[in-house]
Amino acid sequence: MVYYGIAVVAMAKPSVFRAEQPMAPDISADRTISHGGGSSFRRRDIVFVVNPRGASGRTGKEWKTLLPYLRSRLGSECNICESLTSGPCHAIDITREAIREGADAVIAVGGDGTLHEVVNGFFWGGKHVSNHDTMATHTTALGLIPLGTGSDFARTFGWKNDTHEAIERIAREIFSGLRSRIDIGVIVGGSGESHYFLNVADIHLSAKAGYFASRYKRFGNLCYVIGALQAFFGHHNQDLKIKVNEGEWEVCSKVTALCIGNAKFFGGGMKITPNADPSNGNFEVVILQDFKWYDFILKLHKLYNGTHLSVKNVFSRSAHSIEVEEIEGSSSNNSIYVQSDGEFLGFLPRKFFILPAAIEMIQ
Ligand SMILES: Nc1ncnc2c1ncn2[C@@H]1O[C@H](COP(=O)(O)OP(=O)(O)OP(=O)(O)O)[C@@H](O)[C@H]1O
Repeated sequence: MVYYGIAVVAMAKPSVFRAEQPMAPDISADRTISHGGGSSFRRRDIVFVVNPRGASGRTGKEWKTLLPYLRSRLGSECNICESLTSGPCHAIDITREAIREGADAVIAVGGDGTLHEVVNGFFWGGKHVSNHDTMATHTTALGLIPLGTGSDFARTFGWKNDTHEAIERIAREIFSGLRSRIDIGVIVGGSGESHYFLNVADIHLSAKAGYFASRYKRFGNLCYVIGALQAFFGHHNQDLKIKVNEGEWEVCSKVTALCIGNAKFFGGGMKITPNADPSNGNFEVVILQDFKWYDFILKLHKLYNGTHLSVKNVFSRSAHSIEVEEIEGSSSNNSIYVQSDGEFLGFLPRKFFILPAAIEMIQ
């Protein structure tokens, strides 16, 4: 299997759901519970996709203590299914299978990388994955127990790496049935294959910094500083071609970083696209041009608190699509990094567009 342009060892079909109670069809008889007055409700199937290696192994440790609490808090209403990922991309397969089997919710337990994979599991071959049971009336919602190093997507909603708070969000959804829809970003590369993101996709220096940062996750949030320092070596601001909302091609000179935000934060808490809103049907595109290394030192606090849009050479616009290419004959030579949700994706060219209200999310 090839994913993200990186060869990945093909994994056997996941033995999904080391479930407390197995998924359908076995649980179908157990899906309806009678209440005293004769009313009944359907037991929900909630699948927790846990990356035991998230946050350098902290996710796995916390999950062990969390599971008994989860069972006591939600077990009367839900079938709680846990599935531990065995390696990169496994969360995609688990999610696809869970949706096909009719799960009510798939909850990513880990960081932005795990969440990114779970979101990609909602799609297959450019389409939404759907329940095998075409008579089913419910859809599968996305949920999150943030337990990563950066956990940047959660910051847009003000969520912390607080497991009990996250479980209360899930409980609220179960008892009230309230869900809201979020937009999803789509990235199409030269091969025509689609990838999906829900937080921030970014190009050039920040993407290269993210690529290096991923090697130093054991140092916690310091990994982003180390990654940025490493990315600066040999960095050149680059002229790029962009086409916004299917308009004319424009040249963007001396681009340091181009960030496409469906949500607001990346790089372990930098509020890079401060006006992005995952439910407004548009991205916020922020372009940093002609930044020197000392600009980052002088303006870093503004990048973290989201007040950098007034800084010279920072431009922001709203867009539902953007294409980005290198300029032919430029010296960069197919080496402009692209990442989405902190995961390395490859190099330019890429097209980004938004799928409004694409997924139901537990918020
Ligand atoms: N069993 C596993 N062993 C090794 N890597 C895994 C395993 N399961 C998942 N992964 C990979 O670990 C990567 C990082 O995981 P995750 O995002 O949960 O944590 P993080 O990197 O610490 O947090 P953040 O992305 O928020 O900084 C994911 O991209 C995923 O592909």
